Amino acid sequence: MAVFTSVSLQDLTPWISSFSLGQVHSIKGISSGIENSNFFVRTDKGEYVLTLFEKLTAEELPFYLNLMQHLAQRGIKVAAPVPDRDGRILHFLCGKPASLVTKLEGDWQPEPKPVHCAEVGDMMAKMHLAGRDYPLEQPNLRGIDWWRKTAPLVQDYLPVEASLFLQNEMRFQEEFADSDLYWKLFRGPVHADLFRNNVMFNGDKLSGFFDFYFAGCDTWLFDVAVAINDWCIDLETGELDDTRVRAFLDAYHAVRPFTLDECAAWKAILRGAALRFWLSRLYDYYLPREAEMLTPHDPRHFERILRLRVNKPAPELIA
Ligand SMILES: Nc1ncnc2c1ncn2[C@@H]1O[C@H](COP(=O)(O)OP(=O)(O)O)[C@@H](O)[C@H]1O
Ligand SMILES: N[C@@H](CCOP(=O)(O)O)C(=O)O
Repeated sequence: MAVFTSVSLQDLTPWISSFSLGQVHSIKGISSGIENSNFFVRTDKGEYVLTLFEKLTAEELPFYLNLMQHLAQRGIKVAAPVPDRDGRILHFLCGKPASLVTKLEGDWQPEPKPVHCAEVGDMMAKMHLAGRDYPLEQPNLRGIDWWRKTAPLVQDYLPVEASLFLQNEMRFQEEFADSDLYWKLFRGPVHADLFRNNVMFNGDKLSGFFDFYFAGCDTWLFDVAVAINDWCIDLETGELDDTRVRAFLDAYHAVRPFTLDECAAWKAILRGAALRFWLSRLYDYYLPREAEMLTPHDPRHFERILRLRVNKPAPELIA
């Protein structure tokens, strides 16, 4: 599933001639994506990933593509857009905006161990620091403004108790976003969706982050919380695994030490990160876009996680 637009070798050959990549040998659709049409492309110079953007427009893409390029140029392991001979990284192919990026070695890690969590924590901290001089600005488009618009659209589909829980949590996050503490947190470009399936590993070595198309400017801690809520949990229960949490946080902290303000904000941000994905999954589940062909992710997974983050103490963040 999920090559929405087909691209043939005949389509690709004239297109690739604007790059310094020699002849194209093969193109193979990647079945696992859900947003875009992705292909592995082999040329004289090696293997690449071609993406045709099915929803994002050419006006929306520069923030993401330039961020990936900016990070790659600063030594962060990410899928790097390949420029054509004129230095352009955003193109059109088969009527869709398109980009070619480096192919990351290996595969994603479905059952991460502490060693993988440490790799991600270390590289995420380096990525946050490298993003400090990124000149483009875009808010996290799945941030609190979006939560505010989306919660009323989905709450009536929920049983009464869950609907009240959602409304209470929204109130809590609104108050937190108005607090002095929130505005004292470090912020900058963040990935904002760094789940297990968006990081490649070659054995136990991280080979790179990809799928930056939810990136935006938000608190660095939000990025950490999104990742912890996926990398360091038992997928059945949503419970945090202290050993993996420690491995992630210690590796991050060794590169970019957490501040006292971040320690104070940690629990609220962990809750916000769970709420963000509960809301997006509820939205995709109850209000699927027209002609949506894919099975939506289960929203109850993030409802469970959010309830746990509200009701149980989180492992501490140490400055
Ligand atoms: N730069 C890359 N290097 C290697 N594989 C990649 C790269 N980008 C995407 N892929 C492969 O394509 C799949 C789908 O990519 P993804 O970005 O998740 O698609 P979508 O945005 O459509 O959800 C990934 O699971 C991965 O196997
Ligand atoms: N990580 C999100 C869904 C975003 O999809 P992706 O496959 O493009 O990362 C979730 O799990 O709800």
